[in-house]
Amino acid sequence: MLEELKEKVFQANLDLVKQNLVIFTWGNVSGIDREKGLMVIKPSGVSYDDMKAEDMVVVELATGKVVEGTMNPSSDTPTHIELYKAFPNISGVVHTHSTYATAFAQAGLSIPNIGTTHADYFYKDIPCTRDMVESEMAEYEKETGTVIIDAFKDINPDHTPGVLVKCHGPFSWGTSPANAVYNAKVMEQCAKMAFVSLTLNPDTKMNPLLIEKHYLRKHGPNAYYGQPGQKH
Ligand SMILES: O=C(CO)[C@@H](O)[C@H](O)COP(=O)(O)O
Repeated sequence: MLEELKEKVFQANLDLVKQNLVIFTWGNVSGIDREKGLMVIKPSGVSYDDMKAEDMVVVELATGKVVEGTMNPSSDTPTHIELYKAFPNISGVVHTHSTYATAFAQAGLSIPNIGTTHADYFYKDIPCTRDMVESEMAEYEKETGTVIIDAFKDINPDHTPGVLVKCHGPFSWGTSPANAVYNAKVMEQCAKMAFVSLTLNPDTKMNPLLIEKHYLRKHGPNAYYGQPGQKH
């Protein structure tokens, strides 16, 4: 089942390696068929060199149960599921340990929007989540989704398609598995540029008018809910 989506998810996982976002078996990509209520995700612990499209695992969104596949789904499956449930317009989720985004996550810092490159793709600062509390550790992967969703209470995930899980690493999402990988790569590049910029000038600030100009120019005038109380 879902052979076409398996191929798309498989190719997106291979793109993580091509884009230098992962090494070994780190990271994972998923995609969904919302009509069928099914998610396709990378198998856990399998080398990208050995991976095949038919190894992708099919999971039921409502229960998290494997409905097709001989291998275990990614260990981050519960996190992916929580994001699909909370963010209705996304159809692809990516997790990596890309160096600069993970460094910001380990430092407990958001990636600040201090340049037009960032503003073209991520309207707000890319937030870093809060720490998890002891009671959340029992269902660590599911609760990783909870802390991500908490970080987006006042941020529109369609306009800022990425997050840093504190002391863990980046997650990104998008309109497809390939678009989610694209956003993961942009996030890593924005993190690298922010790191160098803040090293040169820790006090640098972005003109907010430039954020509006660049984000709206790329995403169209309807992309920004400029009304008070609207999620940005
Ligand atoms: O973040 C982690 C481990 O800390 C995982 O995301 C691994 O990087 C990939 O795990 P699998 O997808 O192979 O289960």
